[in-house]
Amino acid sequence: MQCNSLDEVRSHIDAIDDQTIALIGGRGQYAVQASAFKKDEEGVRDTNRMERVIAKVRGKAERCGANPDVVEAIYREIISRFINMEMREFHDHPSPTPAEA
Ligand SMILES: C=C(O[C@@H]1C=C(C(=O)O)C=C[C@H]1O)C(=O)O
Repeated sequence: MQCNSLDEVRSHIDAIDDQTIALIGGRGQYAVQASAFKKDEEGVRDTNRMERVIAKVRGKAERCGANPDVVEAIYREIISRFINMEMREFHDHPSPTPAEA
């Protein structure tokens, strides 16, 4: 959308930031929940899934005119942080083994 002033540009950026932050928060909550379905640290990291997500978001970026390298770099950082959160949850609240369940 074409803007006519710097204030207008920044008010659009601020509105997008509000949405982005809410979406990152929601994504993080789901990522932490994933720990309940993992059986070990390798499963928490699941680098195969991570690379599939990266390939998918690069494709989506290309299709909607975003820079795929920028999107990949952002997602690598987000996923790395979420793995740390998920790992903490995995150790703090381990899921019961089938025998205990
Ligand atoms: C959330 C998960 O765990 C980790 C976080 C991922 C993510 O944030 O997209 C993807 C894979 C795992 O590295 C998952 O396995 O889906």
